[in-house]
Amino acid sequence: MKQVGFAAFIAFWSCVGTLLMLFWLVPVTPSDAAEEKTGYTLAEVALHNTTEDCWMVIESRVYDFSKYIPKHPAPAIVMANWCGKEATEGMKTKGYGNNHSQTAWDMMAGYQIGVLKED
Ligand code: HEM
Repeated sequence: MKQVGFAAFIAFWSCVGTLLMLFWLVPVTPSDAAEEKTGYTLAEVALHNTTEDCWMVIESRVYDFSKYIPKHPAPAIVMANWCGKEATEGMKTKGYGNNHSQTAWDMMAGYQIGVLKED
């Protein structure tokens, strides 16, 4: 019985050791914030102008909404019209004159990749 207990003790600490080694060995992926870039140009943003690869500039910040478009409540074409462009107007009007809710504005932070270069 004592041997089983000892074996369990060894097995337990081996698992803990393995996990600690894994955490130590696997590189920590940098957060989105760390990848943020200052100095995108409108020309660079304009290259990302499709539903699958959709960047926008809103109030001088640059966003990659490629992953958000399928989740957006309106049909994809509504946002797609603004891909690759300065889209503050789109955000403030939804295309028909109504501003987005504060919730929508707050959601954007999760998609920011940088800011626009200042002239
Ligand atoms: C810039 C181009 C965009 C256009 C033209 C646009 C347009 C629209 C339209 C037509 C609706 C549905 C109708 C309505 O609620 O009145 C809508 C709803 C919504 N959109 Fe957008 N949208 C844009 C970008 C975004 C972005 C970037 C986000 C967030 C990351 C967003 C989040 C939402 C949310 C949460 C709703 C639900 C209603 C609300 O909270 O205001 N949209 N949008």
